[in-house]
Amino acid sequence: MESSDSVRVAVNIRPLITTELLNGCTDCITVVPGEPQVQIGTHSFTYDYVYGGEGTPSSSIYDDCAAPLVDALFDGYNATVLAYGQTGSGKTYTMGTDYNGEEGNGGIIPKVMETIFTRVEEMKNSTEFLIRVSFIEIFKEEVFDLLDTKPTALGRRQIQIRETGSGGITLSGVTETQVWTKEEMASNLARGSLSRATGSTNMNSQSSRSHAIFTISMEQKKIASCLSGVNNDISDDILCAKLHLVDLAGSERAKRTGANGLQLKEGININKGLLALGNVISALGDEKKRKEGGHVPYRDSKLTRLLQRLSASTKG
Ligand SMILES: Nc1ncnc2c1ncn2[C@@H]1O[C@H](COP(=O)(O)OP(=O)(O)OP(=O)(O)O)[C@@H](O)[C@H]1O
Repeated sequence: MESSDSVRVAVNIRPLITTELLNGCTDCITVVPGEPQVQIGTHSFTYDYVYGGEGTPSSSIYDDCAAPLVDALFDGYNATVLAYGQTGSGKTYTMGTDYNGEEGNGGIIPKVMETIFTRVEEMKNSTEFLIRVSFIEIFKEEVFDLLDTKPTALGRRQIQIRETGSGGITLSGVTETQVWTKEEMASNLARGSLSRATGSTNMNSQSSRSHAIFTISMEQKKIASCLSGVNNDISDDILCAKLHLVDLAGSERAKRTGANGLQLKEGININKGLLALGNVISALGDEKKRKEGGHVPYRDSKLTRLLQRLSASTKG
């Protein structure tokens, strides 16, 4: 992938849901035929891909956007998929974060899991794999471990972000569960999703109020007997990489969601994190700034501090 391609943006247009149809809502987005471009009123927006509506069928999202990242994971590259959008726009649906093991969920995460374990099975005679998952959420600028099975009497344990001597970022004490099958991975996803902070807003009865990061870590080691004589010296090499699947909290306008009191405060924190994320992506996307080693404001929120760990890591 060219470095200019390292961030790709796809939009998935969902159909109107029942409550919207009952309220007499109508579609307001048109897709420009044959172009990855949408029009809302007089404004046009261009992306790398447009799905749903009259665009490419949503079923192609995985193949176009996520499958290359799973390939990259096997090649030792880190990657991140972020779902961004306002409350109720379909982030959880598109990512499949609420996958409960039932077939037919078309989300990205279930397909990622399926592909990983199919490939692991195909490569099992030549490669040993160590696959682990972690699942955290950032709620009101605090990090929680969604796979923690032993919350304290005072409630959920907060996870501290620590900086290592070499400038890296670690999450101290976060649960990393080893998994051997797709089903085990799915059950960790389901368990973590149940612990996720949700609340009801006017715009979505099951609104996610936190940023959720599901991380798949993969270590690969070639089985010695499968290495050709010349390459025997690399038999101890371990290829490590991580794939982060992020379901962001809804970007929202307080007036439309009807949030007040605590929920309004949550919304303010959510928007702060998203604003900081937007600023980081803009800084990373500015090629001139990047080449000059310009400042990237990672420290402005927990979300961006954690993502710094992801973008700073290189090929394992
Ligand atoms: N592509 C789609 N096709 C059909 N229904 C969809 C689609 N996308 C989302 N929906 C439905 O729309 C509703 C809202 O979707 P979802 O919960 O995924 O939104 P969200 O962006 O994750 O919201 P929040 O930020 O509040 O968590 C759900 O009932 C979901 O089933």
